[in-house]
Amino acid sequence: MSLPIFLIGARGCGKTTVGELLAQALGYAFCDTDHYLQHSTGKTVAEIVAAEGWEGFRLRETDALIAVTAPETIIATGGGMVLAETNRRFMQQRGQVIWLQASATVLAARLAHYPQTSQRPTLTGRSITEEMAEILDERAGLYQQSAHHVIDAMQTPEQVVIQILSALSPAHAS
Ligand SMILES: Nc1ncnc2c1ncn2[C@@H]1O[C@H](COP(=O)(O)OP(=O)(O)O)[C@@H](O)[C@H]1O
Ligand SMILES: O=C(O)C1=C[C@@H](OP(=O)(O)O)[C@@H](O)[C@H](O)C1
Ligand SMILES: [Mg+2]
Repeated sequence: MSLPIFLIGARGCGKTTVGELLAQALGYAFCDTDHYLQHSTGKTVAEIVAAEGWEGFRLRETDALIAVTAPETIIATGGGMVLAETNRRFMQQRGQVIWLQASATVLAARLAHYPQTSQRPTLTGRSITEEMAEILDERAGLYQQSAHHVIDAMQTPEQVVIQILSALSPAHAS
């Protein structure tokens, strides 16, 4: 279990929230690629995208993934990390990849409540909740093909952590 653990999935599936709890449970370090970018550039995601476009953000995101990857580390990725084949291959080869799966309806409800627009600028020009179903549809296959484990993320964060621990240690599953 000392390999890095990568959490993937759509905006709002709980990568950041669950990742912090999972790190505490395992005694691992926690990193979030978006937080890393914000600290290293001094800019929010929205500011990076405004200055460099999504293309520029995606290049920086790949660099962030490489920079934060280390043993005994939980890595919360951004929802678009799987878009680049190089990122998918890197995560699969370097650690365990966990997809936190949730429906578009649940995700949209969470983001309506807590949109964090400086972290989540629009991807399509439409609102974050309006675009969710389309974005999830486009990416679901990439999440699926990248994941070593698929976890139902429509439970409490604590329950999601228990499911992940069970998936990582099948012998201890209840
Ligand atoms: N399992 C969960 N159940 C209910 N709300 C959640 C859950 N996971 C995350 N949230 C909430 O959804 C929002 C987005 O969570 P976050 O961890 O930032 O997701 P992500 O990093 O995947 O975009 C936050 O308001 C968070 O409190
Ligand atoms: O889905 C995406 O393309 C993105 C998700 C965001 O991260 P979260 O998934 O943590 O919200 C952030 O990386 C950026 O706004 C792009
Ligand atoms: Mg996040």
